Amino acid sequence: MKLNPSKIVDCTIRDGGLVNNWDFSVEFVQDLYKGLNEAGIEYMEIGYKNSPKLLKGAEAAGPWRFLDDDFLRTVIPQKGTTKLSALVDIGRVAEEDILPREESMLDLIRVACYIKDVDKALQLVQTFHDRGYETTINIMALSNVMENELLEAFELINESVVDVVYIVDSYGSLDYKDMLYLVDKFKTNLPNKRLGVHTHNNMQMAFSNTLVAAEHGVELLDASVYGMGRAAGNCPTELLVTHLKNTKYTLRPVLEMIDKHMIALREKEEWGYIIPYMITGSLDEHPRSAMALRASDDKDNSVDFYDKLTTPEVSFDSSKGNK
Ligand SMILES: C[C@H](O)CC(=O)C(=O)O
Repeated sequence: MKLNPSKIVDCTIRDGGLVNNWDFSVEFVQDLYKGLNEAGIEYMEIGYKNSPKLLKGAEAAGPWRFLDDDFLRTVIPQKGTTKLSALVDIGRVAEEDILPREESMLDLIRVACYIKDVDKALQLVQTFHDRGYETTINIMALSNVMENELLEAFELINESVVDVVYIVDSYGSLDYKDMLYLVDKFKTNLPNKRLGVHTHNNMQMAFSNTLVAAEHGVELLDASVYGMGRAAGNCPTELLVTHLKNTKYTLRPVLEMIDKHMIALREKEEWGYIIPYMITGSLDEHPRSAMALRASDDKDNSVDFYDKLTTPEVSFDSSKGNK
């Protein structure tokens, strides 16, 4: 029987860090690495490799926001088969901070960008590739991208060294038909590139969209344990582990992580399918307005929130804020 080519990239620390400002203990991250490794998961995205020099408010964030190789060596002294990945953003990474791969704990560097910055992202990809890393380009907010922009981006990507190109549903607004459309478009236009998918669960479709992508040849599947990720969160790792056929994954170590850490963490921090996130997802918008609502005293007033987002006659009264 042919083994399933899918590979899981667990983003609990990186995307989940957007929920708790990367306030994960070293024990938490070590237990997660151990659990993912025992479960047979191929990659763990252990944070961002952005530079604190290039970001405001850096002091408040946990160490997983600005990964340091010396620190990483103390966290994971013994690496297993699970590879380590880090994400960088355009304009926020200091190239001089990226060691050659043989001196680093990291195996994969992923570059996140919006469509207008694909050229800049590919320049970074070239640098990381030259330093020996596996690379991906993650094109965010694809649900808001025009066809002509995408076709121009494909031309640049085809000429580049990038290993994997990601379909990213940043707003959690895609359904299975949209996902099929995008996978088909990417496969047709990028015949020599491997593909990845990153989903959000605003409309309860992160898992099914990930499966649709996997069934149609997308190889790298992003997920996070207990779905922990920005706003509505991501496709849950445990669901992929238990559901994907012809794989060697084991569920028990992921369940142990959930019992030991995730249940209590979910009591303290909020993520997942919550109505304001459903509303922004269904309107194909970034969830920032819903995140602000959830942080306010008015957090359960979804009717007013919906009215505000769907009323075209917006006025701005500086004494009262946006109406
Ligand atoms: C690079 C990631 O795929 C970006 C992300 O999490 C997003 O939702 O956008």
